[in-house]
Amino acid sequence: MASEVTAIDNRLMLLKTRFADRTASQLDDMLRNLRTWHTGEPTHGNLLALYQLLHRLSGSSGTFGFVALGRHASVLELRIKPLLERPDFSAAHVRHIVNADFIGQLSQLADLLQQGREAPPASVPRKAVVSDTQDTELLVLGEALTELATALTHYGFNTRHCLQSADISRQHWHENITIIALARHLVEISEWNRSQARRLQQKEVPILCTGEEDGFSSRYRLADLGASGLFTLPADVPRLAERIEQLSQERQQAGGGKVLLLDDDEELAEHYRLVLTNAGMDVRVMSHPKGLLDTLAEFRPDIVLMDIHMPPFSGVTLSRMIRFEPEWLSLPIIYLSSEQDRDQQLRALAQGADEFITKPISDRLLIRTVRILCYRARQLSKLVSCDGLTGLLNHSHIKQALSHEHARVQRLGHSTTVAMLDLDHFKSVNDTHGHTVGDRVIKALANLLQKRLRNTDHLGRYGGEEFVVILPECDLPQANVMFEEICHQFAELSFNSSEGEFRVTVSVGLANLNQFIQAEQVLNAADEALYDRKQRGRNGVSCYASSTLS
Ligand SMILES: Nc1nc2c(ncn2[C@@H]2O[C@H](COP(=O)(O)OP(=O)(O)OP(=O)(O)O)[C@@H](O)[C@H]2O)c(=O)[nH]1
Repeated sequence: MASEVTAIDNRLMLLKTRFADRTASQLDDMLRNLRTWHTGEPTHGNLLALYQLLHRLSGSSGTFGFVALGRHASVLELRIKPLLERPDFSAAHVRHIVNADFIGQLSQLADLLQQGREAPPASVPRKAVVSDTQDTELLVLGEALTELATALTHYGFNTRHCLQSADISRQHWHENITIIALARHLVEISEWNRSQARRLQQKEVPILCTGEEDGFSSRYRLADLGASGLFTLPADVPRLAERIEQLSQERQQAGGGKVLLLDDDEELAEHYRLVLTNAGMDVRVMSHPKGLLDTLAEFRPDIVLMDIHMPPFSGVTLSRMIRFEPEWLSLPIIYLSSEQDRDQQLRALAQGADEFITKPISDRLLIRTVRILCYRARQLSKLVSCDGLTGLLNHSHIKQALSHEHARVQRLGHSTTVAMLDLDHFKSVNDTHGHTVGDRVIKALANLLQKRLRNTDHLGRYGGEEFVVILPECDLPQANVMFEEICHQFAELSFNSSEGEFRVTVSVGLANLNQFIQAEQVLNAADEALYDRKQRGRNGVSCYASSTLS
C-alpha cells in the first residue's frame, strides 16, 4: 500500500512539473506576442488565444498547487473577457486594455509559477472506502441471540457469534462488520465502535439493536446513541436480513462510483483521474469527445464530468447531444469549469447538465463532491430500474441486461447461463398466511440471491414470484451446482406468521445463453426447464438441453 501511494504521489509530481514546463513556455510565447501588439494589429483570434491561456490557468493552476498563479490569471481573464464580447471589436480597444500595465501583470504570472514550483506538494487524500470485494461480516453479541445468529447464517451471512456482550473489547473490529446486539448493551458497544473507528481512521460500523422495548422514547434513545435500527424480539429475521443487506449496499455505494471525465487538458484530466482512482472510484478519461457515445454505452458511468471549454467543442453542446439518446436522459452531467459567473453557469445548466463544479477545486473537495454525486445518481437510477419490493432489476431492466449480455456473448463467446426461478405452491402461502407474509418470502429469496451471487451477475424480478438471473462466465454445470445449493439453503429458512412457522421451496430452470440467436429465446428455454422441474416434484434445478431436459 505504501509503495502504491508513493507511486501515485510521484505521478502527481510529474504532472505538476509537466504543467509548469508547458505553462512557462506558453507564457513566454504569449509575452513575446503581446509586445508586438502595440505596433501591429491584434486580431480577435489573437485575443481569443490570450483569453484561452488565462482561462486554462485560472481553472487548472490551483489543482497543481499554483494557487496564487490561478487567482492572478483569473483577474486578468476577467479584464479581457468583455473585449471579446464587444460587437465593435477593434485593435485600438485591444491596445487600450492590453497595455504596458497588463503586460507587466502577465509577466508576474511567470514569477508566481516559479514560486509555486518550489512549494511543497499537497498530500494526496487516501482511500477511505469499504472494499466491495470483502463481504459484510455479522458480529452477533449475546447468548440471548444464539438462535438469531444461526438463522442469519441460513441467509448466507458470514456470522461471528460472541456469547458474552461484555467481552466486546476482545472482539476484532474491521470496517466491514455489522454489529447486532441487545439494546441494553448499546452504550458500551457504541463506545467500542467509536474508539476502534477512530483508531483505524475508518467510519463507525452500523449497529442494529434487538430488544423487548419499543416506542418513541426508547427508539429515540437508541438513535441518539448511534444505532441504525431496532428489531423487537422475537426478531423478524427476513426483515432484519433485508436491513443488513441495505446497510451493506449503502456502504459500498458510498465509496465507489464510475466516472467518465471529459477534459481536453490532458495533465489536469490525468491529475483528477489519479486522485479519484486513489479514492476508490473507477474513472475513464477522454481528452477528445469523438467516440463519446460509444464510451458511454460501453463504460456506463454513474456520472459524466465535463469541461465546458474544449475548443472547438463546447461542453454545453455535447450535453445536448448526449440527451438526443433517450437512454441518457437521466445520466447526470456535471460541468467542470472555471466559469465564476452564476448567470452564465445557470444558462449552461439550462441546456442539459445537472451541476457545476467550479475549478480550481481541491482534491479533497473533488473526491467528496464526486462521491456524493455518484451515490445520488446510483440511488436515482435504482429507483428507475429496480423493483420496489425486492430491490432487484425490474422486468424491463432485466430484459435490457439480457440483451446486453447476449451481445457480449456473441462478441466474446464466453459461456453464460440464464436461470428462471419460481416459488413453489406460492398461492397456498398467500392463501394461508396472507399477502404481506408472502411478500416477505419473495424478499427473502431476493436477499439470498443477492448474498450468494456475484456482483457481476444480473438479478431481476421477472414477475410476481418469478425471478430471472443472468450469470456471465458461468456454464450450465457450474450454475447447476450453485442453484442446487441455493434451493437447499432457501428450503432451510423458516418463516413465521400468526398461522405458525412454515418453510417454502423454489424451483429453477437453467439454459445456456450461447445457444440462442435471439436473446429472448433463452427465456423460453429456461421456462421450459422450470416447467420440467415443477413436473418432477419442485425444490430443485432442471437444465435445458436443445433436445432433452436433464
Ligand atoms: N404475496 C405476493 N404474492 C404474489 C405476488 N405476485 C404474485 N403473487 C402470487 O403468486 C401466486 C402464484 O401462484 P401460481 O402461479 O398459481 O403458482 P404456485 O401456487 O406458486 O404453484 P407452482 O408454481 O405450480 O408451484 C399467486 O397466488 C399470486 O397472487 C406478490 O408480489 N406478492
